[in-house]
Amino acid sequence: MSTSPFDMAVRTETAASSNKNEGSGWAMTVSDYLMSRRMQTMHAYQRQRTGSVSTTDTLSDIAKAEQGVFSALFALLVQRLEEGHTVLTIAAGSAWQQMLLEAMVRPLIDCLPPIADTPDSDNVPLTLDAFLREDKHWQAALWQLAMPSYQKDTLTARYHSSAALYQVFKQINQNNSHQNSLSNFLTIIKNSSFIQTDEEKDSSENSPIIYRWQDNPQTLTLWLHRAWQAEHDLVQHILRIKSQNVQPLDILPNTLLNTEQQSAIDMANRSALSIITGGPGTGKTFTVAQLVMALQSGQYDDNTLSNTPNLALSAPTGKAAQRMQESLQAAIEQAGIDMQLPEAKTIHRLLGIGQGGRARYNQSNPLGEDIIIVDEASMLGVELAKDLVSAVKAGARLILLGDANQLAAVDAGAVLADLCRVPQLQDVHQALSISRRFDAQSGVGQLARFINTPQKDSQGVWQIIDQHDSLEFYTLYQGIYNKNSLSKIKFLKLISSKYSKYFKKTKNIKLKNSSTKSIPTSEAFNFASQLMNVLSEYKVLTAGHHGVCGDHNINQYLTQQHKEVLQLPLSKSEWYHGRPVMVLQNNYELGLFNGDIGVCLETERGRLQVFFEGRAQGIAVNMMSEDMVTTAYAMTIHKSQGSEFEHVAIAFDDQHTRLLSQELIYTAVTRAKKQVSIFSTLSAFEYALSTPTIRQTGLSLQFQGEG
Ligand SMILES: Nc1ncnc2c1ncn2[C@@H]1O[C@H](COP(=O)(O)OP(=O)(O)OP(=O)(O)O)[C@@H](O)[C@H]1O
Repeated sequence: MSTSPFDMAVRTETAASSNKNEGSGWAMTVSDYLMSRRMQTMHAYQRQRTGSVSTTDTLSDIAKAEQGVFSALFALLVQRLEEGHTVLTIAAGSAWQQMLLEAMVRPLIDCLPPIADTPDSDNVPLTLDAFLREDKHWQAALWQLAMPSYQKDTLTARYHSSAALYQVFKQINQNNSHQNSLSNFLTIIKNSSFIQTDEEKDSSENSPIIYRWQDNPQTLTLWLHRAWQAEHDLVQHILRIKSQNVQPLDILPNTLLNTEQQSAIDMANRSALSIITGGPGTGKTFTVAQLVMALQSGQYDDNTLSNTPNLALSAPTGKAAQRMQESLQAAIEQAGIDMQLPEAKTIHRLLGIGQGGRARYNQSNPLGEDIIIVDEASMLGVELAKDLVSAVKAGARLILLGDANQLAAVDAGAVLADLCRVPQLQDVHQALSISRRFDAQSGVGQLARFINTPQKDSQGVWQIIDQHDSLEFYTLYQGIYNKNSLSKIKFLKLISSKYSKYFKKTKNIKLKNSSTKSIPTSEAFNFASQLMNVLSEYKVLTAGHHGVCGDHNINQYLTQQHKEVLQLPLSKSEWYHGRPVMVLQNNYELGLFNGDIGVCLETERGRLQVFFEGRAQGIAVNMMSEDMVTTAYAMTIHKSQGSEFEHVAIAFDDQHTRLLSQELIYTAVTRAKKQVSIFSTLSAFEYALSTPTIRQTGLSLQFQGEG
């Protein structure tokens, strides 16, 4: 067996364990739709460029190599985007060829049956070289796969692209020293009619892949065209907004502001763009409220703007928007000012982004508001951020607030963290570091700071946990994975015990109204608010949906417990009195937004209605499908962004390793105002603490050479 530089033991265990753990394997977990869309997109590009979909047989060797390289890079870039990266960065000197091949082949290996079952194996570990050199291994494996033929076709296309990429690498390495291999790969890329450098960005050709080459050190950055365009437009609009002159507002001096807060206000007052970052309770909202109050004073006098400057308050989720409004209102009331704020909206709603994904407000039809304040900006992905900044009218101010240490957006990009690092934006960025919520002694604050420390000794965390009653750690052991094991039951009981108060309250509400057989609708809203208050005292947060520590399992357990307390008859219906729910998708007709929290109550004549925060009218349960809402005793940490609770319990284990990161744990811990309980295996906890998320994006590269 040859030993090429890319040899990788495609171990039997890898294939076997992936088959065992994933159950249905990679191909089944990636949505069929997405896979077929990738192929459609690629074929559409090919048709656009060449007039037909070329079959590999009719192409010359050079064209085959080019097509193979293009197909492989295209597949990798789509994969990167799904993982949250907007670019693929290849640096000379790294094991870049192996890295690309492994990433290409990984999904194929994941659905291979154990190698021992394939002909010729004789239990000899298969190498990447052998796998890609002869397609008999793939053919043998394919034959055994139980999946629809179009999925097999997609995977086979991936196999061929991987093999073509491998051949290209072999060619490069034969003719050149390893040192030059990346610049030689660049030559192939330059020749491809499907890949274009961003220096040609103004040409009429629209290549599906864009690249930028940097000489020192040699680095190749690749984007899918759409991701490049989003980042490019985002940069252009950010610089456009920043370059606008604004008339300073007449802000009354506030001796309460600390030096950082004062600098933030001065910056936001003189600049059309401002970015104010800081951890929880550092006064981001309090600071920006000073600016909002200056509007009220009527001192705004700028010919370029309307005489009555107006304000837009927005955040990525409904929950975050609502919290922002409450904090701003509180700061304004604290200053003794009587001012009615506009309703804070989700960014989707502010921009009028409907089902089709297109924004009604955009560059050619900008928003009318003169000041746009966006909270929880860390949740902005690159596409939504681009839509937002494009819609800011000339002369208007944009103020971004957020915590750059929190989880990056679910969508690709890490916009806030990236913007905070860009040299051109340093004069419009102010970080706030003094937390009013967590003083120096606070356990939650100390734990949050520790998690953010870059080079930390993970053992230090135990000292912090030991020293504070507000912090608890419950070690989970392998036993939790056994069905009905004592440790699994104990874990579920412990993590759920704080819900007994909520269960009792829902029962009392039902009993109190038993004479009338149900709650009068007029009173239901009141009861719902009381229940919502109890719900904000304790929340179980999970890393993922699946497994013992996933929100699905914990919600299922709590549903059962709750129904037992209420002595509800067995029923197949998902809906019952007291069920807490969270909205999963925006529904403009019902006025519900992703992240909204509600409680189901049995109202007059036994009608089950859901009451959402800040909404007096209930919504009949039959108006909501199970796709639209989910039970919300427990929720994922991603979904909890923008919310706060007195006490949070955080659950995760080794099955969630793929999802764990420093940012995830930081976000979970900082959802707590007073108390944190962590339920985890030691290994998963230590892994999370020592794993920062690295999102590769091209935003800072796109700022280079601009403005
Ligand atoms: N300079 C100050 N003087 C008095 N109170 C302040 C000051 N700064 C902040 N606060 C108070 O501290 C609390 C937290 O402030 P604020 O809500 O503005 O923080 P934040 O950074 O927006 O927090 P979060 O990220 O959790 O939304 C509020 O009650 C606010 O009124």
